Amino acid sequence: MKPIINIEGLTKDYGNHKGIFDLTFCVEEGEVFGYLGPNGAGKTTTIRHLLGFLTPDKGSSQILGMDTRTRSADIMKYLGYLPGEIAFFDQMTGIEFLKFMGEMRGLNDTKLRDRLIDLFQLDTKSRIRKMSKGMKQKLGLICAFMHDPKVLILDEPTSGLDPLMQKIFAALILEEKSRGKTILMSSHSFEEIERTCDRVGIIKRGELAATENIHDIKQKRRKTYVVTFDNAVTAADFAKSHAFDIVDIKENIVRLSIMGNVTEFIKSLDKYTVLDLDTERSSLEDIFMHYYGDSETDN
Ligand SMILES: Nc1ncnc2c1ncn2[C@@H]1O[C@H](COP(=O)(O)OP(=O)(O)OP(=O)(O)O)[C@@H](O)[C@H]1O
Repeated sequence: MKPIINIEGLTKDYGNHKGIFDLTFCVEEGEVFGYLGPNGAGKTTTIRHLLGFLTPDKGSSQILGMDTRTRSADIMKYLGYLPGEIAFFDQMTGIEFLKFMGEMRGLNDTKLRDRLIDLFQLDTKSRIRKMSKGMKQKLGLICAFMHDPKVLILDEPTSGLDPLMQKIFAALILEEKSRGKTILMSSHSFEEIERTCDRVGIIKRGELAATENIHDIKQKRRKTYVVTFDNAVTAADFAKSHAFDIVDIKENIVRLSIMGNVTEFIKSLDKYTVLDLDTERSSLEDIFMHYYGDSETDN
C-alpha cells in the first residue's frame, strides 16, 4: 500500500495542553479514513496543517510525497478540500462562485460540476448570502469534488445536511473510493463513519488515541437484537428452542446477542409472529464512546 497522506510527529502546541502533539498516521491510496474526536480534540488543527495553512512546531506532513508546508500550491492541483467553516463571497450566486473557483483551477470540463449540482439538488441561482447552512455546505462539497481530485480532505462534510443528503453524500464517497480516491474526513457521526470509512483515527486532547479498522470491527462485533413476539409463551418457546446467547426475556420481549452472521437468527424467526425487531447501540459506537468518555469539552 502507498501512503498518500502522511503525518509524522506533527506537533502544534498552543499552550495549556491545547493543540496537537506528536501525531503520526497515514492514509493509504484508495482508503477512506475517518478522523474522529470530541470538540477541541485537534481535528481542524491537523487538517489546517495538511492544507499548509499552519507551520508545525515539530514534525511534518506530506501529501502525494510533497511536503504540505513548502509545496501546498502543487498539492492543491490534486486536492479537494472542504473547510469546516466555509467563507464564501456572499454577493455571488452559487453558480458564479463555482465558475470563479473553476476558472482559478483552470477547469474546462463542467460535466462533473453539473452532475454534482444535480446530485445535491442545489439551486445555484441563489445568492450565497441568502443560502441556508445546508445549501452552503452543498456548495462547498461541489467545489471540493468538481475538479475530480485524487485526494479529498473534508472537515465535517455532512454538518448541516439533512438525512437524505447525508445518504447521497455517503454514496458519493463510496463511488469516489471505488474510483481509487484517497479521502480523509473528520466527523462527529458514527453512522457516517461506519457507512463510508475503511479505518478511523480517534484523536483526543491532541493525541492519537487509537486507529481502528472498521471492517474488522464490523465482522467481530457482537450486536444485541431485541425481538418482540406476539406473546410471552412464544417468546419463552423461542428462547428455549434455540441455542442463541439470550441476554434476557421480559414477557414477550427477548434480547439476544449475536456475533457476525445473522442468517440462522433470521431463519429461526420464520415460524413465529414477530411484532418488532430492533437492535441496540452498536459496538462501534461503544468503542468510540469509550474514547469520548471523560473528554474535556473546552470550546
Ligand atoms: N490559533 C489558536 N490559538 C490557540 N488555541 C487554538 C488555536 N486554534 C485552535 N486552538 C485550540 O486547539 C484545540 C484544538 O482545536 P481544533 O479546532 O483543532 O479542534 P477540533 O477537533 O476540530 O474541534 P471541533 O470538533 O469542535 O471542530 C482547541 O482547544 C482550540 O481551542
